[in-house]
Amino acid sequence: MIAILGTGKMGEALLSGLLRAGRSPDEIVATARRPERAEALRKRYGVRMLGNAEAAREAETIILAVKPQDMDRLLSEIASCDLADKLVISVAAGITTAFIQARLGEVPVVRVMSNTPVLVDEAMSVISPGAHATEEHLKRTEELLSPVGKVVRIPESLQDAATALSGSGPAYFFYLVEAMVDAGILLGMPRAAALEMVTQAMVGAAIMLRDSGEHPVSLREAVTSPGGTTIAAIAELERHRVRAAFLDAIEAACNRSRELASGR
Ligand SMILES: NC(=O)C1=CN([C@@H]2O[C@H](COP(=O)(O)OP(=O)(O)OC[C@H]3O[C@@H](n4cnc5c(N)ncnc54)[C@H](OP(=O)(O)O)[C@@H]3O)[C@@H](O)[C@H]2O)C=CC1
Ligand SMILES: O=C(O)[C@@H]1CCC=N1
Repeated sequence: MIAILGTGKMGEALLSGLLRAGRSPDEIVATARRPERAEALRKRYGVRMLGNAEAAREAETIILAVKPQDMDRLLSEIASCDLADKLVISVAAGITTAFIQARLGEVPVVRVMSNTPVLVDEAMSVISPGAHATEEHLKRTEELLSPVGKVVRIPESLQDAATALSGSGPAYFFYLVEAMVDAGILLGMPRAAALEMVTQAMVGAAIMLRDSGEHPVSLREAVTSPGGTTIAAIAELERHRVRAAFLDAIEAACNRSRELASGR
């Protein structure tokens, strides 16, 4: 049995992914804070909705999917359950395995940073073991997450950087799409047409990047003709220090991830 504690956007994305991967609704229990949310999830997915302690007792694998600011309270609700033989998987940004162990005791914990493309089975999930997690716990976590995307093991010291890169990454991409569509509007392109063009250009470029084995620099150079249009645009991006803005932005996200465990 798998329990998802705190079934919001990320918890629901994981829940739907587990069901798409062939798990039965009978194998999953979930929890929500608001009764109307619990009822909506029960109707949509056919899973049992329980209280946090009850769900934690029933399951062998417990996925913690509340916001970092709600983690302390959630852990206090399940701390009295005997969890030593279970696997606790946290998907919260910033929350360390030590934070969880300090509240639950000597429990196997795996820290995960995934992202919303879990909804289309294209997640990037990075995983790190806590002090009491073994190879078997890491394998179980990989088995759980690999049907919904790619899974990579990293040292926990790199989790905040991964959160800033791939956890938040989809948001930077959607922001870039918004900005490019606005540029199309400025040039008189109808909005729907601009969105279709930008989206397909991004999808095509993403697939080339993933599947060609070529470095992004050489893929960009292949688009950039001497004296042409692309270099005119890139000159403006450089003038506006867009690369430096990305370095600063992603560093800020990493720093914010480090802060989250302190409840701020
Ligand atoms: N969104 C994203 O792209 C990503 C998010 N994450 C991480 O996933 C976690 C969840 O984020 P996200 O899904 O966006 O946030 P949401 O707010 O959508 O989900 C959290 C859910 O937990 C519920 N909740 C809070 N406390 C309790 C409790 N004590 N018992 C039961 N349910 C509770 C909330 O209820 P209510 O609805 O009443 O507030 C909410 O539905 C965060 O820790 C975040 O860092 C990681 C990677 C990507
Ligand atoms: O913005 C956040 O805090 C979460 C973590 C990674 C993506 N979303």
